[in-house]
Amino acid sequence: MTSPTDAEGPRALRAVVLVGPMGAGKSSIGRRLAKTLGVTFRDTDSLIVREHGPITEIFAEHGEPHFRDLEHRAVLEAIAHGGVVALGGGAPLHPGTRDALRAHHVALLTVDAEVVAARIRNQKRPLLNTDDDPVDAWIRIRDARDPIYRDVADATFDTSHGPLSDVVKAIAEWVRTEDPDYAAASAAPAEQTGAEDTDDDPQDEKESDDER
Ligand SMILES: Nc1ncnc2c1ncn2[C@@H]1O[C@H](COP(=O)(O)OP(=O)(O)OP(=O)(O)O)[C@@H](O)[C@H]1O
Ligand SMILES: O=C(O)C1=C[C@@H](O)[C@@H](O)[C@H](O)C1
Ligand SMILES: [Mg+2]
Repeated sequence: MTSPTDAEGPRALRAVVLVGPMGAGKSSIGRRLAKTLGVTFRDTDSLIVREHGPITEIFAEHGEPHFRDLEHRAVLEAIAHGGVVALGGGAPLHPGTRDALRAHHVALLTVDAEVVAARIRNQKRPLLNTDDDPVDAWIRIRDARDPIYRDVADATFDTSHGPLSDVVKAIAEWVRTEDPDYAAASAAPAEQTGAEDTDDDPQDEKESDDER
């Protein structure tokens, strides 16, 4: 948790953290939300890739528990800066991460199974690279994690239908209502709030995420 005396600036904000299943839109919405709010954006998958290499290789060479450990550390570091933080889909599985999230604003992004197929079609998500149909695997993982997502979330936004910009707007309104610091931050250009875009999303670099 940051405080008004945080070394980053005169007043670091509580982070706005996006959680939810793979392909719900945490990375693509998070990037736009940060621009809308005039704050920094961090994506924990991107931070891990920058420091440790491709996620598929980390899973293959060291296993999922090692990845979860790296992820937990990346989450703690990212949320300490405030701003918008997109988590990897499985990040809330770590109990320490769940505890840390309680001091921040947590939005759960959901998506219907019927529309997620087009969003998860590349091979960069190791947990969907099974012999099963990727959407069946996605549903199983989503169902198993749903209670965890609901437990950490302060609000839920569905991304299945309508333009991405509508979801961004709805989350921004929610954050500004919850936290007056964000209403103030929105008025300032991003550069003045130390915005930093760590937005080389490792999951979807070959997919277009143009606004619909
Ligand atoms: N309405 C929408 N909302 C969110 N994402 C959308 C929407 N329409 C299409 N997409 C696309 O879905 C893809 C997956 O989204 P994204 O990578 O942001 O998901 P994610 O939640 O970050 O997944 P992961 O947990 O694997 O990191 C992106 O290419 C994005 O552009
Ligand atoms: O849902 C998950 O467990 C994952 C989601 C991605 O964001 C990556 O963090 C990784 O592919 C694992
Ligand atoms: Mg992502």
